[in-house]
Amino acid sequence: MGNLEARKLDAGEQDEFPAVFGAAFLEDSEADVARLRPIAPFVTALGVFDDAEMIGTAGHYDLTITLPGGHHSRLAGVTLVGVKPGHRRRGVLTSLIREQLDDLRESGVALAALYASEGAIYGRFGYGMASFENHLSLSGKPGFRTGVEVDDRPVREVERDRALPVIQQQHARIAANRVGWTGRADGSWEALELMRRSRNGRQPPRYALHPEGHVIYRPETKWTDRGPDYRLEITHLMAETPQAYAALWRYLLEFDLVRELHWGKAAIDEPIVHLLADPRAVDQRIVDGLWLRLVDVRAALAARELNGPDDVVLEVTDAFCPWNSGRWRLSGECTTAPAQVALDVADLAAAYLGGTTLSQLAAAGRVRELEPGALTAASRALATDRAPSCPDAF
Ligand SMILES: CC(=O)SCCNC(=O)CCNC(=O)[C@H](O)C(C)(C)COP(=O)(O)OP(=O)(O)OC[C@H]1O[C@@H](n2cnc3c(N)ncnc32)[C@H](O)[C@@H]1OP(=O)(O)O
Repeated sequence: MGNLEARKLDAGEQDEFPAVFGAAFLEDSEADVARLRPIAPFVTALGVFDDAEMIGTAGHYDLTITLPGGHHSRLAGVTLVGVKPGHRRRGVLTSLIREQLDDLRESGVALAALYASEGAIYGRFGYGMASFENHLSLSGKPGFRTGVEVDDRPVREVERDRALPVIQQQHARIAANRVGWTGRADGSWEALELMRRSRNGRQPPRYALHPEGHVIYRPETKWTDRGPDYRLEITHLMAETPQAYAALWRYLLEFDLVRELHWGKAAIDEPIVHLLADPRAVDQRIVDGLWLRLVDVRAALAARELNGPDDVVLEVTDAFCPWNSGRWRLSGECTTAPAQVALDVADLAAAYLGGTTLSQLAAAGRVRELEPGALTAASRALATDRAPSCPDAF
């Protein structure tokens, strides 16, 4: 193997990288690669070469993310990471991440996030589990508790091209106030959504709109000798008011032919549980969601609002991005004052959106309190009112 240096792809190489990424996931048939091509132009792509052969890829979208306090920050939405079989465990991914983080730092992007294919890959690079996803299942037709207020304006099925502009406007309004939600202004959302339409051979998505919310779902149709056994797979459900939220759920729960609803990207504090007469009708399984990397600790800390004192001093270690190692107040100010809490940058990332508390991490032995009382103060300052979540994939 030659030089393992990662570099930005030039225009002539852009065309090849979906095939290399496809090969990493054993999805490199012509149809698979064609499905990936529409998203490639939206991604800043890196590659690693073995002589002339491209053997590894990584990319990122230029997104925004909502932070605690309603502030917004640029976010590198890391995606399309793959190394061809036969070239693995020789540092190809390491060189891609090295180049990507250096480049983001130079470009002034303080945060990067990704969804991990496997849980053991990204912690070593300073990524921490910053949000969690709730896989919700509801079977039968559980009813609402009495007194639930429903916005009775109708929910209507609308075809894709008419639905998308409305959905994007609603999404932008709701995302502005939800920690962890991402925004994209470059049109890549449509490309990504088209790419996913044909994956796994499922039926294309359907769009149901309410004046103040929407649901995107895919029906999985099935008949048994007892009749219909349909399942609706929800991909997005969002509402601007609690009453619109209830209207969307009532629409789904009253769907004829359907025996089960499933939503793999619900928030861990999803309100549906509190709408039902029998909360046990919902099955919930929690898995990791966004893995976050503080590319620049100073800028990241300064960008979010705190829920408590901003002067607690953190001793941060960051083996992969040493410019972050040092003492930082929660406000983002660099200091020489004695450290009060010691932690790795991945743990700070895990707590950054409020999805995990520093106290929880300390209970796991990952965060150390150096001065009595400082851990609780810092933990509360970083905590958020609602759990961070991110309904969008990238
Ligand atoms: C955001 C996304 O796109 S997620 C998608 C990630 N891609 C995939 O899962 C596709 C299939 N897998 C692959 O393409 C590759 O195996 C990758 C990208 C996961 C890893 O690439 P490699 O070039 O083998 O990684 P590299 O050699 O740089 O490994 C760095 C370290 O991570 C470890 N590592 C790499 N992959 C894994 C894994 N899947 N599980 C656990 N540890 C891993 C290596 O053992 C190594 O550890 P060490 O430093 O202690 O020796």
